[in-house]
Parts: sequence; structure tokens; C-alpha cells
Amino acid sequence: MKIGLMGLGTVGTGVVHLIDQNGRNIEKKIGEKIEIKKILVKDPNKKRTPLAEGKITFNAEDILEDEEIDVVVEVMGKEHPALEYITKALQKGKHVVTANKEVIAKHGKELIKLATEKKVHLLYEASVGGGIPIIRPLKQCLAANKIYEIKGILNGTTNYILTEMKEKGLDFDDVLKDAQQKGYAEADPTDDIEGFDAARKLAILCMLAFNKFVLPEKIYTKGISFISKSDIQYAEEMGYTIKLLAYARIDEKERLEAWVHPVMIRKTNPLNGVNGVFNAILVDGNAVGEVMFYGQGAGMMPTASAVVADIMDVKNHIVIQNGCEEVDLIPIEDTFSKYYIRLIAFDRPGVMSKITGVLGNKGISLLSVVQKGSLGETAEIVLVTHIANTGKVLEALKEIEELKEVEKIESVIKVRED
Ligand SMILES: NC(=O)C1=CN([C@@H]2O[C@H](COP(=O)(O)OP(=O)(O)OC[C@H]3O[C@@H](n4cnc5c(N)ncnc54)[C@H](OP(=O)(O)O)[C@@H]3O)[C@@H](O)[C@H]2O)C=CC1
Ligand SMILES: N[C@@H](CC=O)C(=O)O
Ligand code: NA
Repeated sequence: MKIGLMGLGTVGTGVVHLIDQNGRNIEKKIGEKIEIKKILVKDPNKKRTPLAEGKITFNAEDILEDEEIDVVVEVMGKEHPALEYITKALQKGKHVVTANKEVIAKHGKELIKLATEKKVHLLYEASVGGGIPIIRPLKQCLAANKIYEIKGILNGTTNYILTEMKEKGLDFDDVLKDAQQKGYAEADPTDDIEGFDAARKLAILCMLAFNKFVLPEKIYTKGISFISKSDIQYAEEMGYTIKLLAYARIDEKERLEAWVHPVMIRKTNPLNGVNGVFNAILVDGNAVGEVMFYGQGAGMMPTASAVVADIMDVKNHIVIQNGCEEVDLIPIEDTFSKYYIRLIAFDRPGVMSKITGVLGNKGISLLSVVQKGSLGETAEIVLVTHIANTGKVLEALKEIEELKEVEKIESVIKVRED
């Protein structure tokens, strides 16, 4: 099997090393040798692994036009030109393995159709949960179920940041730098910390689990960049842990709810023990019940593990996936949740009643309201609501932010008791 590898960064280098390290075993399992014939990169000045010697090219056509190459492995990242290269490879009848969640989330529907027409594989196990097997289990092992709900921690970088901030009291920016050095973060880490990467992964899971295609930009997404050490401390005091949760469910009317949001979860929640770069995905199927997938969601070798397994799977029979329907989501305003709200208000008499008044007028009742001490002119106020309509909460937040007694709403985090 001859491979054209596109990208030799964190994941690409892991793939080259894994095939070198485990080559014998892999050969025995699939009954033939895997040879990486060419490797596409961009920067002529970067130092490369010695294993790449004599294989480097700067021209994608060297791979796409090479008749001998039967599998293209795309691990470059970003939407373009990855989409164009994947499309061309499929059109040329080459199998494609990719770790690119952006391309699969946004263009998976047409790429799957093209691969099916051309009778080639399009495999993307590394695109969700890094090294955790989740794509293949959803496509195959759980295929007999009707799946109602998927929830999980889908981004290693943000889970690493939240864990290090909580356990070591480190600052957000320092932990982010560390995650970048470890190769966990996307080329633009905004994708991680603002939740876009998790939303792309959630869109892929919706496509596989519910057969519903939804563009990731339609998923209501809030990241963790606003979360401070004090939110983490308050969560701790109240008996919760903050996680960036990706959530999707099908309601009784077959409508899809999907969002990515920081959530305070109880210590008893199975996701509470998912720390650092680890991800976990809980899938609820009508026959199997709840199943949990757990492992390293990012990093060189765990991700390479999924990519190389996909390369090996090219030898198996082609799984035809029928097209899935394009759907609208349940508007986030129509969903329900408890909320934690932390805000800074001017320390004046009557301020508390103004704030609670706005919430009361919207029919939002409060579980607790605490003034966390004075910061000179201002005071920090922490509110936790009962389960409330998100549309009403968003309206109330807007009104509260406009009150002259309020300086700033610092944090809004969902709270779950499951
Ligand atoms: N890192 C991780 O833990 C995980 C990453 N992924 C996904 O895997 C993919 C790769 O990620 P990662 O390895 O971290 O990314 P890196 O940024 O480390 O590597 C990207 C590689 O692609 C090459 N490249 C990028 N653009 C071009 C281009 N236009 N032409 C030619 N070569 C190009 C770069 O070349 P050069 O070396 O010359 O700069 C580099 O070798 C992404 O889609 C990412 O989302 C998925 C799961 C986990
Ligand atoms: N940047 C991503 C990499 C894996 O998909 C993450 O941190 O999870
Ligand atoms: Na995976």
C-alpha cells in the first residue's frame, strides 16, 4: 500500500513514527507493507524527522497525480486547500484518511457521497476524540440502536486548561501555551478556546449518530476564554467542576438540540473524572443503554493511532453510507438549563433587588444569590438559577448588563445535576 502523506506536523510526524515502530505488526495484520511514498509540507526551512528523508515535496500534484499512490492521508488542517486536495484524491479514485474535523463537519455530506460514488474509503476516526475509537463504533458497533443523546468532552486543549487551572492554580494563558507546545492545540487556538473545534466534532457525531447534518456554525457555541480562577473556585465551593460540554439530543418530535457550553457538573458525574488532555463521550442508545468512550483526545501518538488504524482499514470492504438529511436545530432560546452567573455591580443599596427583579420579571427563579464581598466601589455577585428557559435567561442577561448599577457580567455557565 503506497501512501501520500499531506502534512508533517504533530499528527503527520506521529504517523510516520508509528508506521516505522509498528510496521512489522501492521504488515502481519493487513497482509501487505505500508510505504509512505511522498510527504507534502509547506515550509522549506523546517527541520524534519530523518524518516522523511527523500520523501518531501512542496507540490500537492506530486501526490494527487501519482498513479502508484492509492491512499492519501490528509493531516494538514484548515478548510482550504485540504478540501480541494481531498476532493481531487477521491475523484482520482484514491482512498482518503483524514484527521480534519473542519472539512468533515462542513463538507462531510458531499465528500461521503463522492467517496461512495467512486467506491473508495473516506475515513476520519482521528477527527473526533483523537485516539478514542468513536467514529467506527457509531458507524458499526452501535448501528442497530436508535441514539437519543450524545454528550461529552470533545476538546483536549480546553480540558487540559480547565484541569491545570483547577489543580495547579495556573493562569489561563500559561496553560494554553503549554498545550500548544505539547501539540494539543489547533494551528489557531481560538478554535479550541472559543469552542469551535468541539462544535465541529459535535456536528460530525450528529451526522453519524442521528443521521442529521448540521453545519457547525449553526450550533450555539460558547468557549472557555472568559472563565477565571474565581469561577473555578466558586464552582468548587458549590460542589461542581467546570467542563466544556458538547451536547446533542433528539427530542420527542425528532428535532435536534445541540450546543457547546461551559457547564458546572456534579462531582458524581462520570465526566468529572475526565481530566487533562483526556476526552470522554457518552452515547445513549435504546438497545445498548449508556456507553462511555474515554481516552486521549489530542496529541501526537494517540492521534496517529487512529490515523494509522484507518489506513489499515482501507483493506476492508467498503462501507456504503447513505446520505443524511440536512436539519435545523432547536433554537437555543427554546432550550432549558440551570445557569450560574457571575457579575460585577456597583456596591449600592438596592442593586441586588434590581438584578433579581429583572430575573423575576422573566419568570426565572433563583436557587442562590451571594454577594462575594466588596472590590472597593464594586462588588462581585454570584447567582445560580433554577432550571430556566434559555431565551428568557439571554434576554435577562442583556437587561442586567444595561442596568447602570451593573459594571459587567463576567461569566455565564450552565449547571447540570446529572
Ligand atoms: N494535534 C492534535 O492533537 C490533533 C490534530 N487533529 C487534526 O489533525 C490535523 C493536523 O494537525 P497538527 O498535526 O496538529 O497540525 P500542525 O500544524 O502541527 O501540522 C500541519 C502540517 O501540515 C502542513 N501544511 C499545512 N498547510 C499546508 C499547505 N497548504 N500545503 C502543504 N502543507 C501544509 C504543515 O507544513 P509545515 O510543516 O511546512 O508547516 C505541517 O507539516 C488538523 O486537521 C487537526 O485539527 C486531530 C486530532 C488531534
Ligand atoms: N485541538 C484539538 C486536537 C484534537 O482534535 C483538541 O485540543 O482536542
Ligand atoms: Na477518534
